[in-house]
Amino acid sequence: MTNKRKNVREAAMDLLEAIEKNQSYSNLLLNSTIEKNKLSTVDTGLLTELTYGTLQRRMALDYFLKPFIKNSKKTESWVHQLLRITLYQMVYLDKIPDRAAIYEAVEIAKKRGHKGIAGMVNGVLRNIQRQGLPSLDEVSNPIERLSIETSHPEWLVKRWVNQFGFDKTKEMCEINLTAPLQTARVNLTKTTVRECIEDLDEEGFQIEKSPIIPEAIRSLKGNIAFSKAFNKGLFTIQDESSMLVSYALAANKNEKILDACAAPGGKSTHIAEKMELTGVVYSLDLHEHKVKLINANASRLGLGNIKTMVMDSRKAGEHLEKESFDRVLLDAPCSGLGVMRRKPDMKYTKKEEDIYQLSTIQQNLLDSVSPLVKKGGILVYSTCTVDKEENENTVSKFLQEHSEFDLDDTMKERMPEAIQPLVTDGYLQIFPQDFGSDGFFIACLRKKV
Ligand SMILES: C[S@@+](CC[C@H](N)C(=O)[O-])C[C@H]1O[C@@H](n2cnc3c(N)ncnc32)[C@H](O)[C@@H]1O
Repeated sequence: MTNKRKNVREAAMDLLEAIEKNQSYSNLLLNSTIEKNKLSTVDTGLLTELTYGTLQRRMALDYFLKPFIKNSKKTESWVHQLLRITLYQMVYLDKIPDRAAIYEAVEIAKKRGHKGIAGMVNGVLRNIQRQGLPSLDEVSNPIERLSIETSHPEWLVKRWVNQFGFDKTKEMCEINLTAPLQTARVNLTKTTVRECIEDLDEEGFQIEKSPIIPEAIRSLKGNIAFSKAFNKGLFTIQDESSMLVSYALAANKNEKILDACAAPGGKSTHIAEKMELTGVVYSLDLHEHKVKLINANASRLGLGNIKTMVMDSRKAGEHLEKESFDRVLLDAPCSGLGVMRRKPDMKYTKKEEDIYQLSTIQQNLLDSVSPLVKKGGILVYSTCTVDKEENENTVSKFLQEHSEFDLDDTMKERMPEAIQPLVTDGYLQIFPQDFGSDGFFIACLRKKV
């Protein structure tokens, strides 16, 4: 047991404290801890596993801890985090022996607190070791049980069961507990998929082709965001589901495209690449600092056919000419329920009312960008969420009020083969368990001529 290891556990404890106090997003806090402490690859792996694993399983861990903590109201929050992290190692990680995990927890408790706290931590963990975990069989309501077992808020499990049925919800909750894939989109204006894989292989990464998207790759070993190939603009880190939006939009060379909610530019850059550097993609975003990210990505990728603007797209009609765009993409702000694997802290911060507030914003955005589509042009609406209110219902409300648009069922033919069976009547809902990619929704509409 090295001091370094101890620091990693303490760092995880501090990270969880900061995340819970809502100081920042888990991924940003994790990256800054890794950079600040110049952690090795092994320590980075352990820190990520402990932080994300504990966050992912928080509700189940608390259920297991509850009967063993006598005075939970008086337990300081860092002590609670320490107990969660240690129990996570004991229950879910085979490679760390229980006695090692408990020993290190007690050492941290001594250092951070005092002998009394160390004794309490030791007592709780040893009692769990002796008596075993409380059984989830005591929770008779299946929704409540699934909620605790997979650490998803009960309101969400209930909502998903109502919308998609129990089995689909269970699969979704279970896959959300696993680590996400790292996938990337090869920049075909600079290289080919084969050459990009060779370049990354030479740098020591282990890469395979995506089984679903022709221009996508998956990293099996190593974070390719830190590769030379990335800096050379040979690819963009992007989830495979997000790549499907450009298939739905199907921009042709020399067209004029609007991406109304574009930052950090994942989809704008894909569209610009697919147009082979011709035409123009107008990429708007509400926030100036986010628009800078689009510019940085476009310049790293060598894409000159993107024009960025800071704009509230709810007022796009005041600044941009009516019926002047061949295709418009609205990749709307959403509740993000499809990406909870990447951002597990969301499970404890999202509220059901957020969904209804967002659906109003989505409606407003659709209303304001739709006049910009040319007659016969395409309007793609997408979200990274799994919820009918923000997806099908938002689109059907829009269609009720905009008889000039129809659902475009030819989207199916434009999708990669593996995706086609999931497209129905111009709608595509991808669940995270379908391909291991993010939960995502795409609707394709066409303006009548
Ligand atoms: C889902 S993200 C877009 C992701 C982006 N399409 C990509 O692929 O990289 C939604 C974006 O909408 C922006 N946004 C939210 N409200 C907006 C508004 N009223 N006008 C323009 N952009 C907005 C947010 O700043 C955020 O960057």
